Amino acid sequence: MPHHTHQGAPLPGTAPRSGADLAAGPERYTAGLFPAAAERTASPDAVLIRRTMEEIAPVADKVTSYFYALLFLRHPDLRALFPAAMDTQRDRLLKALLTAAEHLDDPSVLVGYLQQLGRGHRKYGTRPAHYPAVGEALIGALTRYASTTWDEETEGAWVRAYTTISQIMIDSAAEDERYAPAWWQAEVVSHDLRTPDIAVVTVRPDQPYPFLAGQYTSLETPWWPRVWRHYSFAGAPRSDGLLAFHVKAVPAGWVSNALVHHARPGDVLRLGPPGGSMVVDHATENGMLCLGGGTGIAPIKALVEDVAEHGERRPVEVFYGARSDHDLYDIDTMLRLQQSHPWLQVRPVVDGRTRLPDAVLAYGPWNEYDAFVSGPVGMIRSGVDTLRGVGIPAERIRHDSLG
Ligand SMILES: NC(=O)C1=CN([C@@H]2O[C@H](COP(=O)(O)OP(=O)(O)OC[C@H]3O[C@@H](n4cnc5c(N)ncnc54)[C@H](O)[C@@H]3O)[C@@H](O)[C@H]2O)C=CC1
Repeated sequence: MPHHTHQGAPLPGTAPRSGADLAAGPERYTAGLFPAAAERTASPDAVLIRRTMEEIAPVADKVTSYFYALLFLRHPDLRALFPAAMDTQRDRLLKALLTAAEHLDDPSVLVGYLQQLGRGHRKYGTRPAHYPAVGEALIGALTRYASTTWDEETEGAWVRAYTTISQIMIDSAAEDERYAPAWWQAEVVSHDLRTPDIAVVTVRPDQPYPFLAGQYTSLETPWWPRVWRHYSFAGAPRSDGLLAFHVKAVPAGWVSNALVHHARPGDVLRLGPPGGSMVVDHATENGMLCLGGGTGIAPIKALVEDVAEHGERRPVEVFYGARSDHDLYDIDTMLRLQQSHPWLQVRPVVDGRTRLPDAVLAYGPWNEYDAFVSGPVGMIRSGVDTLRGVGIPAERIRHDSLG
């Protein structure tokens, strides 16, 4: 189940190595450190690392604060890589570590995750030399807060794991540097306020931006430097190179409020690399069952355009959910697409007796369909449960949660 990655603060590590090594695949990094996933038994290092994670879980907040205090005290120059206010940034590092720790014995997931994390760090200005500094602060914080279980063996396990983790990230950033910029500048060319709190923002990147329909990017506004948020592309790649985003201003959402209420044509945003695996598999002719909740309709529209461009005749069924009629801000576009494509069926679902995920139960059968789910986290969760319930296997349900 491909989740959106947490592109957080840098992870610790060692000296740089050639990016060409990436071609060697996951085993190249993890052989000898972690057992093959098929063996199903946790490696001794993974057991020790999970033990540490369990001990620090109840004091995760303190570990995070202490970690950053150590880091910035010892390396004041690194403070400039982070946003002025650390609120959402703070927890990302620990979440990234937890995600990595969770998959320690599953190199295929771990390596893909860390490679994207490494690429995503280029836009922060992260250099290979920063990794050991972060590693020392991390070990310092763990030594203090996992004191009951911490010993030499445990420290060895953490050092080995983080050497591996950071090497994968460093290599992947080096490889990416060969053909992609660290970020793109993108000028706002239009701003269309569709409801009092939803805007469609269209931008022109300063150089070609390659991505697949259904993917997302990370975005920084000039008003909140170094604060990055994920937004899905609201359309398949276009011949004029323009990119569109659907943004809803959420309470206390710095970036979303800036984009909806302040951004105007001429403003310049920064974009990170594309990410996400909610893309169309053109090798199959399976029908596509798409659930888009709120602004989650944006990547679904991209998928529909992608199918249309490939001239396919596979059935595509879109359920578009919103809190009220008024919130179906993109229904005209979706109905226009339906009019020009006989294989497309669009069904608006407004909150009432039925919520979006349950609406699919009135139709079907869905066993020949691949599913795509996009929207608020709770909707993705209940959407996936509902689709599993009607017999769609987990590997045919795609989503990235952009919480
Ligand atoms: N690729 C992705 O997955 C994308 C995700 N998003 C996310 O989508 C969200 C959109 O938010 P809004 O427009 O405010 O949506 P919203 O809160 O207005 O809800 C949209 C729809 O989801 C349903 N829904 C909400 N919570 C639910 C739950 N717990 N169980 C079942 N159904 C539920 C609602 O009934 C409604 O039909 C944002 O959190 C945004 O980050 C946005 C774009 C792309």
